[in-house]
Amino acid sequence: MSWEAARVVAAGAARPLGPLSVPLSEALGCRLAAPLTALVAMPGVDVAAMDGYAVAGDGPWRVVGHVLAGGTFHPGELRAGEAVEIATGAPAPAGAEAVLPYEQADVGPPHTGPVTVPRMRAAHGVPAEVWVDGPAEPGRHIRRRGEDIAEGAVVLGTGAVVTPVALGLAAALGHDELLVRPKPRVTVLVTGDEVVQHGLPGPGRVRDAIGPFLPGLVEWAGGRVTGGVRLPDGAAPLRAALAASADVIVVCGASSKGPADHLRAVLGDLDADVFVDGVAVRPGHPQLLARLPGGALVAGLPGNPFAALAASLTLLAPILHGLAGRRGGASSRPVETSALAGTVRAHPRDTRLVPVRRTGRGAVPVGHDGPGSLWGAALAEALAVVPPGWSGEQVELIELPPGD
Ligand SMILES: Nc1nc2c(c(=O)[nH]1)N[C@H]1C(S)=C(S)[C@@H](COP(=O)(O)OP(=O)(O)OC[C@H]3O[C@@H](n4cnc5c(N)ncnc54)[C@H](O)[C@@H]3O)O[C@H]1N2
Ligand code: MOO
Repeated sequence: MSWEAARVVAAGAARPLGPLSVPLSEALGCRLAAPLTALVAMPGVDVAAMDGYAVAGDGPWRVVGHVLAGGTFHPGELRAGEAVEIATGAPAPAGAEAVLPYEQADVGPPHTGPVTVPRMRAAHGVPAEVWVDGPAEPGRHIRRRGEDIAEGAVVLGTGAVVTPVALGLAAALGHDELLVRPKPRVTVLVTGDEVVQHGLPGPGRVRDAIGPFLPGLVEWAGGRVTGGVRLPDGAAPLRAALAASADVIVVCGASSKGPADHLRAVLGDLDADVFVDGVAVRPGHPQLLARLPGGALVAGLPGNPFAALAASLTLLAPILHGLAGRRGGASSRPVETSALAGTVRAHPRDTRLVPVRRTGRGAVPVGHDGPGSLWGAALAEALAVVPPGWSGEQVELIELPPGD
């Protein structure tokens, strides 16, 4: 199958997952499956916008109480000439017409009236009355109920991406869960007796270079790695591991024709529908896509790490986009084309994926692009798609997952 055809087949194989209600902590990066509405007004009641004194009528005002955010409401209505000391965000008493910020408040005994009253109160152990005065314009520094967002308002539409900010907004509006297109759950199976997960690989061993790049790539493509195991070579462990509960199971290695490459045989035993079996692309040609009878998709990645990366971008990314309901199928980003500078030889039958960086002269190959090493891809910004028989035209660039 050609590289282009494989991408189209992969994109078409994955229908968006059904809507699911998930806790806010799991909704980041998903798309809303229903509009986000305000379950409460913002603010929920009239509140002070400044620390100071809520006042009614004209000053000076006699201070008749204190209200803190989270404390008890002021009982009753504020009458003309009265004030309550109030904290930002605390409910403004009924009748309050403005808040006089501390910075503008002149606090003390009344400027008018008998000066003997405070002294007499002090003499009898009665707390001195506190009065405030200052320039309080009617309506100033009180946020009225629903002033920012009315209860029931639609604040984000269906399909909006749940960003970190959207999570804060949803929480403020009373939501604990959101109805979203869930991120496809991906389980990663890393096969091979020679593959080790930690430290220096001994003679005849290699460090797993695919498992570490998959979570970031999967996340970038719209999915979430929810499980993973390292498997010894052998059909039985692979068959057992393919029972994992996931939307996509990624199998690294075991994709070729060697004595330890059991993937095709196991998929045959399991009655899987293998609908991409090899792709005319270098590197990465032994990759495959299948659907298990239970519905999970299986993406078979070659063991050579750069071949696995090329296969992830060819088949895995499009199916994750499709399952996550992202527009654009193979890629949710617009196709970018570029001139290709430097010396690049096309393959007669296969598409080549060549690691490149963008320059003023066009995309330039960075080299170090053998299938067994990720060096070139790590230096590159994109992979140039060089079609079979290419003779110098503009080429498509496919993005590599960025780190930031
Ligand atoms: N007779 C044939 N032999 C091979 C063919 C072929 O068409 N006919 N294709 C070659 C190509 S191309 C590739 S790519 C590999 C794919 O092999 P597998 O997917 O079966 O993978 P393995 O044989 O297990 O490993 C290949 C290679 O990669 C190393 N490896 C495996 N897993 C990892 C990992 N997680 N991290 C780092 N390196 C890994 C493994 O040690 C091998 O060196 O088949 C060719 N052969
Ligand atoms: O897929 Mo293999 O070259 O393409 O290592």
